[in-house]
Amino acid sequence: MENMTSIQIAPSILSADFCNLERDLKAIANADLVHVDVMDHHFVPNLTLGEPIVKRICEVTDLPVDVHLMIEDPDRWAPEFAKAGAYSVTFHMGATHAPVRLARQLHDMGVRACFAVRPAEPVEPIFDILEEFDMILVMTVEPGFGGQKFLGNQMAKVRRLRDEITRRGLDTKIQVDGGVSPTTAHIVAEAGADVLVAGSAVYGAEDPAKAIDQIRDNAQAAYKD
Ligand SMILES: O=C(CO)[C@H](O)[C@H](O)COP(=O)(O)O
Ligand SMILES: [Co+2]
Repeated sequence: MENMTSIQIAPSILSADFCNLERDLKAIANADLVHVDVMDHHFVPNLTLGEPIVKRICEVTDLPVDVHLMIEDPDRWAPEFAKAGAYSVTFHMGATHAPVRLARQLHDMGVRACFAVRPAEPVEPIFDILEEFDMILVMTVEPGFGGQKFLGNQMAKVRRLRDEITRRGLDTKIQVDGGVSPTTAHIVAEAGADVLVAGSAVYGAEDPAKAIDQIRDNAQAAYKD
């Protein structure tokens, strides 16, 4: 059936079984994107994976690969993830002093550029450079770990961002990452998010594909186009 809304669900493999990654990628074939969290033990106190594994994920899955960089010096490393085959690369406000230059470099490589804010960071400084990005990521947990509690107080930020995007007639997407589940999906969709990342709610479920459908259905019911 034709998807009547533009809500997209991006399961995070942070909660998958890294020894059975191909199996766990197949289990989310009904998703819209696959979200890959790259952490470096410096920008966040956790360590995950790098370009060689992202390259293999891109080869194995049919889904577009959405790389979320939680690393220092994305100016140096983000292009390597573009070369690895990413569909989109997200880097954090607190990690770069040259976001526009990096976004343009990613675009020149044919990859979507996305900018992320942590819960304590304001979104207003991005308004001046909104046109440079395909998507803004509003974190609804402190970056670093899956399975944390959803921070509902970030919804005011999502609403201000949605208002600004609408007012200027842009088609920038808003992604929300952290604690998204079938029970919080309607809250983020109502606030104006259109790309929902969910890790533990998908891979912690008995049936990951069913969890994706539940998140999508609940978000779709609250989504205002
Ligand atoms: O970026 C992340 C953590 O920094 C993850 O994408 C996020 O936490 C997803 O996991 P969950 O849905 O379990 O919160
Ligand atoms: Co993430």
